[in-house]
Amino acid sequence: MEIEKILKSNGTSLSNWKKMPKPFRDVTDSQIFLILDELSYNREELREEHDRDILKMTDEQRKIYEEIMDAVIGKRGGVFFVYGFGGTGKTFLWRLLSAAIRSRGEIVLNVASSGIALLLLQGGRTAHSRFGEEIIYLSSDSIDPSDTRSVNDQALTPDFLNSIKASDNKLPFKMRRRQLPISVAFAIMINKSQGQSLSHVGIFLPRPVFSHGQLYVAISRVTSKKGLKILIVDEDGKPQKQTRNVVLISEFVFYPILCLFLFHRQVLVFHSISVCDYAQTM
Ligand SMILES: Nc1ncnc2c1ncn2[C@@H]1O[C@H](COP(=O)(O)OP(=O)(O)OP(=O)(O)O)[C@@H](O)[C@H]1O
Repeated sequence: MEIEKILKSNGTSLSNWKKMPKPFRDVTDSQIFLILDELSYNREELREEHDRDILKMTDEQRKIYEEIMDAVIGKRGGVFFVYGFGGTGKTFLWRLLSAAIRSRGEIVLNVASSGIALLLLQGGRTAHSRFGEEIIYLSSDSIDPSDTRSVNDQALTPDFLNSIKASDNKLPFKMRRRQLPISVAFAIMINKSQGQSLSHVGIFLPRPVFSHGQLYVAISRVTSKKGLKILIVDEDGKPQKQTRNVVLISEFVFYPILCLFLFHRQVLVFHSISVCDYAQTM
C-alpha cells in the first residue's frame, strides 16, 4: 500500500508492472495526493521567507517577479522564459515566487529537466517523475508507413510501441524500429565544472573561451589525456585545431618581461595555443 502511494504521487502505479502484486484496497487517486502534498507547506514560514527576501530583490528580479505575480493573481496565466548567466539569481527568483504563491495557499509545481537543479527548490521534482511521463526514448519506434491500415491509429502511441519487445513477432501491425546508440552524458558550463575530476571529458568550443583561465579549468577537469576530447569549430561549423587562450592583461605584460629575463620562450602567453596534441574530433 505504501509503495503504491509513493508510486501514485509520482504519477505511476503498481499496475504498470504486470508481475508486481497489487494492494488489496484501492489507493486514492494520485491527483488527490498531489494536491494534499502541495497544500501541506507551512504558510507562516513561507510568508516570513518571502517577506525577508522580497526586500533583497534587484530591479531586474523585481520586474520579472511583478509580471509573473500579476499573471497569477489576475488568473491570466502565461508562459515566461527567464534566462541569465550562472549565479545571476534565477533560483532565488523561483524560490521567492514559490513562497509568494504557496503562502497564499495556492499550488506551485516546481519541475526541472535535471535532478541537480531541483535540489535547490523546495518540493522540486523532475518533469518526467512529476507528470509520470517517459520523456527519453532510446529507440524511436513507429508504424511502418507501408502499413496504411495502422499508420494513423492513435492507440499505437510511441509509449506503447517502445514497450514492445523485439521478440513479439505476432503483431497485428508492421512496426519500424529505429534504434539509436545513446550513452548517457552530462553537459555543464565550464564555470560549473570547477572542482570536479572526471575520467571522460568532451569540450565543445564553438568560439574561443572568453575569460581568463577558463580553458585551463576545462582541460584540467579530466584525469588523463586519453579521456579528453575537444571539438573546436569555426563560424561555419568546420572542425579546427586551434583556439585562443585568454589571460589577464596584467599577465600579458608581466610574462613577456619574465620571458626575456629567463630567456625561456615557452612561457609566452596570450598567443593562440595549439591544442593539436589534445584535439581529437569527437
Ligand atoms: N537579490 C538577491 N539578494 C541576495 N542574494 C541573492 C539575490 N539574488 C541571488 N542571490 C544569491 O546569489 C546566489 C546565486 O543565485 P542563484 O543560485 O539564484 O543563481 P542562478 O541564476 O539560479 O544560478 P545558476 O544558473 O548557476 O543555477 C545565491 O546564493 C542566491 O541566494
